[in-house]
Amino acid sequence: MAVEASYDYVIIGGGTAGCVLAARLSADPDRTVCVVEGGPSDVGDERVLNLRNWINLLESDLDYGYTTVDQPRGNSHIVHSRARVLGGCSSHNTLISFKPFPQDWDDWGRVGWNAETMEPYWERLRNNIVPVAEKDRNPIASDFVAAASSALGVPVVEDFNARPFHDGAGFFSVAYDPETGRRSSASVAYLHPVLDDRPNLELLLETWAYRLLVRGGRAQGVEVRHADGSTATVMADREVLVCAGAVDSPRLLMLSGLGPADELRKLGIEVVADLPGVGENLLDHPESVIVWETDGPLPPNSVMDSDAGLFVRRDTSDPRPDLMFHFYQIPFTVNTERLGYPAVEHGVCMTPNVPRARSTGRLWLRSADPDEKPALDFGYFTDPDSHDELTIVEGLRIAREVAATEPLRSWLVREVAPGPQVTGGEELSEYGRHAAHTVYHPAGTCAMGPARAREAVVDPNLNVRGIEGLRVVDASVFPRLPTINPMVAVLMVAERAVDLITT
Ligand SMILES: Cc1cc2nc3c(=O)[nH]c(=O)nc-3n(C[C@H](O)[C@H](O)[C@H](O)COP(=O)(O)OP(=O)(O)OC[C@H]3O[C@@H](n4cnc5c(N)ncnc54)[C@H](O)[C@@H]3O)c2cc1C
Repeated sequence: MAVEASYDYVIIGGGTAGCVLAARLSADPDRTVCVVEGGPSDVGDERVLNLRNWINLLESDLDYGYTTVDQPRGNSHIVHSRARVLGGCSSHNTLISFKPFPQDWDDWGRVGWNAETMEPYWERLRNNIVPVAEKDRNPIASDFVAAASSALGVPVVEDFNARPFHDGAGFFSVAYDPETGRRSSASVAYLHPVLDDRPNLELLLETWAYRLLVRGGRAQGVEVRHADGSTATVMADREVLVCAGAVDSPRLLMLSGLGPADELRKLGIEVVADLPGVGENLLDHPESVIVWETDGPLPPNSVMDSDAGLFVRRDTSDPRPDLMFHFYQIPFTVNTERLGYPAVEHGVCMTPNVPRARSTGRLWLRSADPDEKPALDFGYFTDPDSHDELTIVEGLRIAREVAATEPLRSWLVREVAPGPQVTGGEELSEYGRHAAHTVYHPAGTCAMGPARAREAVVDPNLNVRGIEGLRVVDASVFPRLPTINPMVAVLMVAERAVDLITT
């Protein structure tokens, strides 16, 4: 196999975390950095750069589209979109940007990643994170915010990132350029400004990493396949940094013999290190949906059709909210239509989600074939206390209260799904779980833990336990999901990783 070249750092995955590492590490001209990215460049690709087009990227050629195994208590039909393009999921997500709550970091305190340590990294982010601009505020979304505040007595929040909040309704902060409607993704914010003047930074695009080379307990490089089918080896003199995301990082580790030994042996994969935690602790934010028809088309202004939301706190023993809603100015009916509910030409929906879900799952390899997608089992709605299911039921009820309140009420003609006749707790649970979706936040599958903990995949410095020169840096290292949408947390983890790598 051809040896492509040798670099100081080889970054696998030019996604959200990978772009931060690539830009920061290559800032020193004495370091050579190579990014192995499975997808194409986003430079000049308007489909990607125009944030409002995000929904058309789902299940497109720029999406790996992972399915799940049967979810007996949830929805077995969810397709987990994962972006196949420079910038990773920050190039096809909605770029809603929340600074994590201090308690979200403190929840990771067991491994020394607390709020105090993480605070400075918020200031380092290069993305243009701003509250939705006035001109992009759709009147129906403004009326949703007013109705939520008046129905539930929660404050209207002008800037969710200004200070930690207990509850509230408002327009989100989004990483975008209000002048152009373009993304301020990890790629746009970190890589685009430096791409043309860093001879020490190499991007291998449309190139798939399928096996890490680990010899004598040290990661030496990675075997890759280019778009034309040819293969090569890319060597790392200092470190291999795995940033392939919560599905593909554990997948690559396992294909390379780093994972649960017994399972790997059964598949005929030679075990390099027994790491039982790889693929475990699969986390997500599950959501459901309630849909209304509106009387004709809505005004057009919007950033990305889900510009406002609501946070509710039911458990007052924790300062953080425990129920979140996105408000969509479009009828998101992919799951309700499958259940037989009608499609509507004009409508809106609310999607209640579970911010600190207690159901967890796992992912595993089906075979030793690098082309075969792994099996994903999120275990949706399986927590023994039914916390997740009850949160969704309460969310559907609260959504109705908001919808029945002016000034939102007058916009809505009828509730389409589940429909006003569905009121009992069991019925709402049945509907809510089967119409459930993901907020697209998988995490946790190479979880960080104390260096000696058996379930830990990486130690507090993000080193893969027992292997030299190999770190994981992406959403898979999260021991727990933050309360809010996690992209900013991924960016902040990557910024801290730069310090861990270089000092
Ligand atoms: C549709 C959608 C909407 C979302 N909306 C929001 C939101 O509004 N706000 C928010 O906070 N979060 C949102 N998220 C979640 C957020 O975008 C992700 O949690 C975050 O971007 C994950 O970053 P990452 O670095 O872990 O992985 P990614 O950004 O997915 O990066 C992984 C990269 O690795 C590459 N790759 C994978 N495997 C290989 C391989 N073997 N070889 C080479 N390259 C490989 C991929 O092509 C990709 O570029 C959304 C996600 C989705 C999918």
